[in-house]
Amino acid sequence: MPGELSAVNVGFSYGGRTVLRNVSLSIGAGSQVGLAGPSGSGKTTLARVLAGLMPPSTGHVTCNGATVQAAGDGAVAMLFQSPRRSCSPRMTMRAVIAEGMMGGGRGSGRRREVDAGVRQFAARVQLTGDLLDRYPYEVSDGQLQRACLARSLAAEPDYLICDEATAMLDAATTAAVVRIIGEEVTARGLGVLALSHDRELLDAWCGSITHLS
Ligand SMILES: Nc1ncnc2c1ncn2[C@@H]1O[C@H](COP(=O)(O)OP(=O)(O)OP(=O)(O)O)[C@@H](O)[C@H]1O
Repeated sequence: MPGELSAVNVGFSYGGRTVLRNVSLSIGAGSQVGLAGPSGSGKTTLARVLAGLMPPSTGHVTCNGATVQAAGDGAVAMLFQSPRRSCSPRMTMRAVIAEGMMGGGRGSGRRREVDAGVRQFAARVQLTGDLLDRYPYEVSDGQLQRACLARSLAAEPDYLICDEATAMLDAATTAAVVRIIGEEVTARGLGVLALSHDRELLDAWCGSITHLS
């Protein structure tokens, strides 16, 4: 359906080993859905399939009414657990956020426009001043994760999949990340899928929760 990211009867096998069987799940525009389940139940696998990073073995995935064939159109962004593994150590916070603007194909890519966009998205995640010129080894995990969030938001995806994205953060930074994402949901109808082992967090964050077993 338009305005939805959906898995329909999705199955997935790594080699001969089946991890997902007949899973159906929808994330509507402007909604926040939690995905819970024990370790190894297939949460990350389902997230990758929904993001178009791997095709399902059976069933199908649709994004805004069209079959998801491959990653890269920018409609679905992912935010991972470890910001250090998802950022180049050679890029400043400014460059990390600029990467999102280029990846999303926004604007002309002109220097002045990119700089203004970086400032706007950096301010949204409260990264200002000299933090923007620091490298990953010069900032905390929470600051780096906020740069990764700004990179994801700068690409203006329709859907954001957060795979244990707050697992390495303290309570205050977790609350800030959840609040910033919630602002995007309200302001422009971002649809969110949040994967977590933390049921309390999902209860507070999401309007509905799907459980994989
Ligand atoms: N690339 C891979 N090749 C083979 N098997 C894999 C691969 N990635 C994951 N698996 C297996 O698939 C199953 C589901 O893994 P997945 O990471 O999706 O679970 P999860 O619910 O996200 O787990 P966790 O909560 O521990 O992160 C596990 O048994 C895992 O070992």
